[in-house]
Amino acid sequence: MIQAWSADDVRAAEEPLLAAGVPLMQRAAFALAAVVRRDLARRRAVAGPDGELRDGSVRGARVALLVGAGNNGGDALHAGAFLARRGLAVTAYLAASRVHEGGLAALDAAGGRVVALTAADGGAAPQPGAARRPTVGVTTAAAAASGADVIIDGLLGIGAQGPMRGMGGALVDELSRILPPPGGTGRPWVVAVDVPSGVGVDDGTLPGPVLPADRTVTFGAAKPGLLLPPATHLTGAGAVIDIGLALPPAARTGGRPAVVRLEDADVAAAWPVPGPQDHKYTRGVVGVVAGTTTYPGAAVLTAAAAVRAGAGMVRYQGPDDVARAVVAARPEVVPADGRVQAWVLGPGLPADGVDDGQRGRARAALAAASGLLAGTQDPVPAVVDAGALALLDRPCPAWVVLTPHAGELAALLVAHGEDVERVGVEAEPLRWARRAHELTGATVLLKGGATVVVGPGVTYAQADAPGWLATAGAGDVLAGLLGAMLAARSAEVVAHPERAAAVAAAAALVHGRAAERATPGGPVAALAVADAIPGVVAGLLAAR
Ligand SMILES: NC(=O)C1=CN([C@@H]2O[C@H](COP(=O)(O)OP(=O)(O)OC[C@H]3O[C@@H](n4cnc5c(N)ncnc54)[C@H](OP(=O)(O)O)[C@@H]3O)[C@@H](O)[C@H]2O)[C@@H](O)CC1
Ligand SMILES: Nc1ncnc2c1ncn2[C@@H]1O[C@H](COP(=O)(O)OP(=O)(O)O)[C@@H](O)[C@H]1O
Ligand SMILES: [K+]
Repeated sequence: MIQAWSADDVRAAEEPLLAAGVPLMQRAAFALAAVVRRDLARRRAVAGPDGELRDGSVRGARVALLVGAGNNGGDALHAGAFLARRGLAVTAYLAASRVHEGGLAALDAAGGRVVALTAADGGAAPQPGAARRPTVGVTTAAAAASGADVIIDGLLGIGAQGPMRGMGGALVDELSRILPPPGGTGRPWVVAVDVPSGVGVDDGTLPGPVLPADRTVTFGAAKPGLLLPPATHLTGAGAVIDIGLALPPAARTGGRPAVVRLEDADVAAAWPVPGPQDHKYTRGVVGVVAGTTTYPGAAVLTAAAAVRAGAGMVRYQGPDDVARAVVAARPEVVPADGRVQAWVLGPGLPADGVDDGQRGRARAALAAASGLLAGTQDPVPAVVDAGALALLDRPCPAWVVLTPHAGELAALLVAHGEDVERVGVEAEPLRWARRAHELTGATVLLKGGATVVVGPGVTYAQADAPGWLATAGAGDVLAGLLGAMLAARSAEVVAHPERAAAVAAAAALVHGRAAERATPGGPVAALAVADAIPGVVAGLLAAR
């Protein structure tokens, strides 16, 4: 798993090392330079006589350093000095009137070129450091940097406060305008130092201009903003550099990472594999209340995903014609009442209007799942999706997992007295998923290009899915998959409700991998994603 620590935690972990004179910046900059050289060599790979690709030479490669006022700029300058000593042509563009002096001296000594930015071509020159430097306007600097082989973005790191201001902001605006997008031809390789400058380091927001990176080299530990949407989509490939920080840091923040991203091995390790003692009831029965005569497909997709994810049994509740469609698609499904270990409520249910009695069934199941019908049934986990989200009129236990997309989350929040629209949720997914968790008590899985899961004291952020997954019915598949995963761990999740978030994050990972597996590199249908789940699980288990 990848653990991301807040800016405060990283600073707290740095403090004792800096006090002891450990050269953290030198370590960081050396590693940064090594990553840049390796990436460049690979991008310049040439075929040898045997046809094998060999790393190309990096001598003479042009490097543009974007340098801000703080230590992030110091990292860039020191890395530039290492690269200049290796024969690369390094130019630093100083976007602040004072920059890290040691870094500047190192780059000067290594033969790097240094120019100071002015706000506009021909404007007044700042005085960076002690020496007067040649100056260049932002437009000219951006044009020159866009012709480099590598741009190293050291404008702002974990010291960023709010949207990037001043010449750094103007430079990034201009570069964003003229550079081809990541992956585009003719684009320099953009390496972000610690974080893409200007992202919300602790919340993944984009308060102002940010230059999308092809690679982010981050020091000590990942930062939350690298994992959280929307910023996570601008980080490119990752590299976490060990500079010797001891994390978790001294009790300042309770010793927990701010955000976690699960990886394949984590999901594989926790996947329950049935043994000789198991039977269908020990593996977990999933109860599905989904679909109406108007929207029967959601019931089919939800039930199919639960079957494909290895539920011991799937019971379906709903109108007869929908039940027939479900059984025709998946004959394993039992269209009758009975005990379940987890519920999936809501896919294909309208929030209002004709519901074929489904809202009543979902309401009763939610009450049972939440333990409000004490004496009749033990509480069990539940997935509350789509139309069933409108049924949340009282606090839930955290073993109830809500699975809204941004629009549904906005509607839920408005129903609970908040003033927010879909775009607001998309701009600040962590904030609003947290708020929904506070308001409802439930674990909240917010769907989107990246998925954020918030439970009691824990936050996960997954980005495992190709964009092709954004298709109708994909959410129904996730609901069924998650229902089966919760049913398999029903008693454990009710006993330890904070674990529901980890199960939800694991479901997002499997869902994304299934979409990866199902897409031919082009459009993918939701049912194909459900059908790909067994292969994904088998692949995860084979690798453990
Ligand atoms: N400590 C160490 O030895 C190590 C540190 N490391 C590195 O240091 C980085 C953290 O360095 P840092 O603390 O100096 O902060 P940093 O991100 O460079 O920016 C602060 C400067 O930016 C300015 N500024 C702030 N917000 C702004 C805005 N919105 N728009 C414009 N300007 C803004 C702010 O100005 P002020 O607000 O004070 O006016 C201040 O001058 C970290 O990410 C890692 O790369 C590694 O080398 C490991 C060892
Ligand atoms: N751009 C994207 N990239 C990857 N996955 C996405 C993207 N957009 C949405 N998804 C995923 O696709 C699914 C869509 O779910 P949802 O919006 O509920 O659709 P539906 O209600 O039609 O089933 C969610 O799991 C979501 O996380
Ligand atoms: K940066």
